[in-house]
Amino acid sequence: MKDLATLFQAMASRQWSWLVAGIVAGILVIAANVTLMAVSGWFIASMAVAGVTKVAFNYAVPAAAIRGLALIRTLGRYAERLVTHEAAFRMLADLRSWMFERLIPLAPAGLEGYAGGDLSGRLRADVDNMESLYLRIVAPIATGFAVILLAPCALALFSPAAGLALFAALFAAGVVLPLATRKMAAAPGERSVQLAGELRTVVTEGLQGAEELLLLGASAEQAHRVELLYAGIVKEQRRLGSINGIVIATVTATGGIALAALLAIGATELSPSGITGPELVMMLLYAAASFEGVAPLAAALQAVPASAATAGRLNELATAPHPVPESAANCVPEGHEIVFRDVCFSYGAGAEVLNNFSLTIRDGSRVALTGRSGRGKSSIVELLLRFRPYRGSITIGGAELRDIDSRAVASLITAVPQRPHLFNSSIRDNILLGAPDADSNRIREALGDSGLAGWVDGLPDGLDTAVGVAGSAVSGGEAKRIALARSLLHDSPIFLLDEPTEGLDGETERMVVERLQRRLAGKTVLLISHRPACLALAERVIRI
Ligand SMILES: Nc1ncnc2c1ncn2[C@@H]1O[C@H](COP(=O)(O)OP(=O)(O)OP(=O)(O)O)[C@@H](O)[C@H]1O
Repeated sequence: MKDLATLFQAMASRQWSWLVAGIVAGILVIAANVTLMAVSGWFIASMAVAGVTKVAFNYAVPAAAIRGLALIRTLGRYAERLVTHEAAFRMLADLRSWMFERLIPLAPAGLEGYAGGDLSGRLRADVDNMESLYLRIVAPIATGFAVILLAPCALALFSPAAGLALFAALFAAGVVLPLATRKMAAAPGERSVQLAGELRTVVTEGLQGAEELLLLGASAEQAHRVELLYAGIVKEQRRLGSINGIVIATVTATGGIALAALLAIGATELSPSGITGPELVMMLLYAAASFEGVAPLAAALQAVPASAATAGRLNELATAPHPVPESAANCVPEGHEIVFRDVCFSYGAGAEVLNNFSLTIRDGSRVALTGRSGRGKSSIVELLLRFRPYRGSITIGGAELRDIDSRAVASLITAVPQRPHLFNSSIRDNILLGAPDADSNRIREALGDSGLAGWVDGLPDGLDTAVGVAGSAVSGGEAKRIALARSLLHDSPIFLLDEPTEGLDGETERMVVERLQRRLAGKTVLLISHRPACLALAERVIRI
């Protein structure tokens, strides 16, 4: 429930006016409907009495009221749907931004524990599910409680005993019964949310690795896992459906019993000075209509456990600890000399990757690391980017890295990672990520220095060529050079280049290295490479 409250606060904090407007509209629609039923009942009964007793009856005013109320009910329902859905979509948009704000600083180390499908499932499906928090839980509960409290008051004006009876019946149908059955719905609700999350992970991973599954003949096994999870969800949904059916039947039965009780109370109070016949009919139809207002409460209260489970999954992500939290010290580097002193590092509880690693890269110098695969070279780049926690000391310009603000690190360092990510967009968009305001001259320069100019010029769509999902429409070497161009545009005093010429043929590599020699003059550079031609970029090569 705490998670639900936190998420609701995040969703509603900027949308209170829409949220309240939706609830008020809902209450007005129910009030119009209840009044319409009551006036209609009274009108028909009065006409009948007038016909039998041959007494003159002015039907113009009640007939006009009925038409007016019918109009208000129809238009009000339309307005209520419009306002509540606008509120829900606005809240959803705010929740998405809130989640992204919290997730981005966690990457990459803080998100490694979540499978790709699980993470995207939480961000898409779980966030979408939270739409029901307002539409199917908060709004029906608010309007339902308003009906429980207000509907009996109006009835009590005619008969206090009838008002009290209606309150008891509405309270029993709208609160007691759903709460009593809520426990029954909790386990299947939570379980179906958990299974749906697992299903998304298995389906996403299965699609991402479809080629391997086919080639290895493992697709049937993956399909079986999907079937099992799906069957589990159907089973839990059936249980929820049965519980819901029982609740609806019980609420309807309570409504029937309440009407019988009101009829009995009204009958005892029938008299020319007390309740008249048409008023009794009016009271009964009024009570029947007010039950419609509390009927959604049962479904709303039953949906709480599943929504709480979804909120729990989202809040777990949103409150995941930052791998390298921002420090209050907020140190400012003086210069760009990088010093590693007795640095130890391991991935989680795994074996130590770096053990008392020390290295100094003087301001404006270029150092290359080379050595056997798996020795921790790329890990050193990740540490410098402030992505992972370390023991020992890493300083930039004399300031301890963990005490420098992460935004300051991002403006100090430009990196070409070993496996750069390309977004599913054009080459231009991917390159401009490094410097959104760069003019065409700067773009051409960056393309030339990364050895891309000739290739891009030969493409029918040039810079507007799409790179595909995660760069699937370009080769590994092209992807690497697009990432290099992007980092050259970003520019900064420190460059970290992890295998920048990987995937390039010898001639292109020589050309790129030559361009980089000029481009990186005066920069502090840490280069990682196994390739002799690329290592020529460095003034000092260290084998680890
Ligand atoms: N995200 C990770 N989680 C757990 N272990 C990891 C992770 N990334 C790398 N490792 C492990 O850490 C060790 C060092 O990896 P790293 O990528 O830094 O090596 P490297 O020297 O750059 O290798 P290569 O030359 O092949 O790129 C390896 O044993 C690797 O399996």
